Amino acid sequence: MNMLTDAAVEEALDASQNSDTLKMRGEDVCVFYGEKQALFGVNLDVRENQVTALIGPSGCGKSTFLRCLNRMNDTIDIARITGKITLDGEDIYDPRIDVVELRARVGMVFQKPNPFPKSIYENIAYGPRIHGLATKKSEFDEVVEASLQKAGLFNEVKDRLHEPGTGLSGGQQQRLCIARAIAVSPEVILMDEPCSALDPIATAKVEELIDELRENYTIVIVTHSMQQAARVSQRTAMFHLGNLVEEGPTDKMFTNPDDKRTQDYITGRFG
Ligand SMILES: Nc1ncnc2c1ncn2[C@@H]1O[C@H](COP(=O)(O)OP(=O)(O)OP(=O)(O)O)[C@@H](O)[C@H]1O
Repeated sequence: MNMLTDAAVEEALDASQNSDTLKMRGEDVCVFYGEKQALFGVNLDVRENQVTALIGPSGCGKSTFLRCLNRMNDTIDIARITGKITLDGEDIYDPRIDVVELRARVGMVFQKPNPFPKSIYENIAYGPRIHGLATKKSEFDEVVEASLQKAGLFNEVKDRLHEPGTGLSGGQQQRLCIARAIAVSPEVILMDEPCSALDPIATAKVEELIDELRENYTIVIVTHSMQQAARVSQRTAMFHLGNLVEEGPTDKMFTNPDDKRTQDYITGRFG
């Protein structure tokens, strides 16, 4: 019989918790807004069931890259992208791709909580309805409860499901937006500075939630907070002036980065 040493068992456990399966890949991604080039040949892998943080000074292209991952840049008339982005090996810019379906697979949570001006229940039920994921009332009830549970919000709102989502606190609204993204069973969730409008307590709750969500989803988060990147992510990618400077395990990026620009940024010398 093959006996595993303690070290081998530990390594195997570590690997299962930290899968290196590729979920999305950007290859030589360039983005232009009209004449202005915002991204220069970015190559970046996003690994399954991990949180990848995108960091870097203001205007370096973090949000632009994030928006490429679910073709949100398509909604900006002057934006043009070259290069390739894949999801499970499939080119998401292939003309045969249904963008609505893509955005259900790769959901997004924005900087400012933006619930629809509808009830908490309707905020969640909307996505499954337009994607045909539920038809009967019992199915909607189920998806609403499950999504709110996963977003850690159910207990706080279960007695007011038919009240407006906009009546919740900022932190609750952001968790409602996360629940809304979860309701259509995404594989990847993109988060663009999801805590920047929240107080420290609400931020801590969303960060805890991000850590829990990693078990079932792949997450890419743009953040200005070095502490947040260090707390929630397994991988960190550093951008500067539209270039990907370096990418690696978060621990290494924050303790022993290869590039001086990363060192300068994380120690607050610029940005
Ligand atoms: N819709 C747009 N139209 C024109 N230029 C844009 C647009 N969006 C972004 N840009 C430009 O592209 C560059 C990258 O912007 P982006 O928002 O991706 O950076 P960022 O790193 O996310 O910045 P921040 O941290 O300030 O949000 C900037 O120079 C910005 O002015």
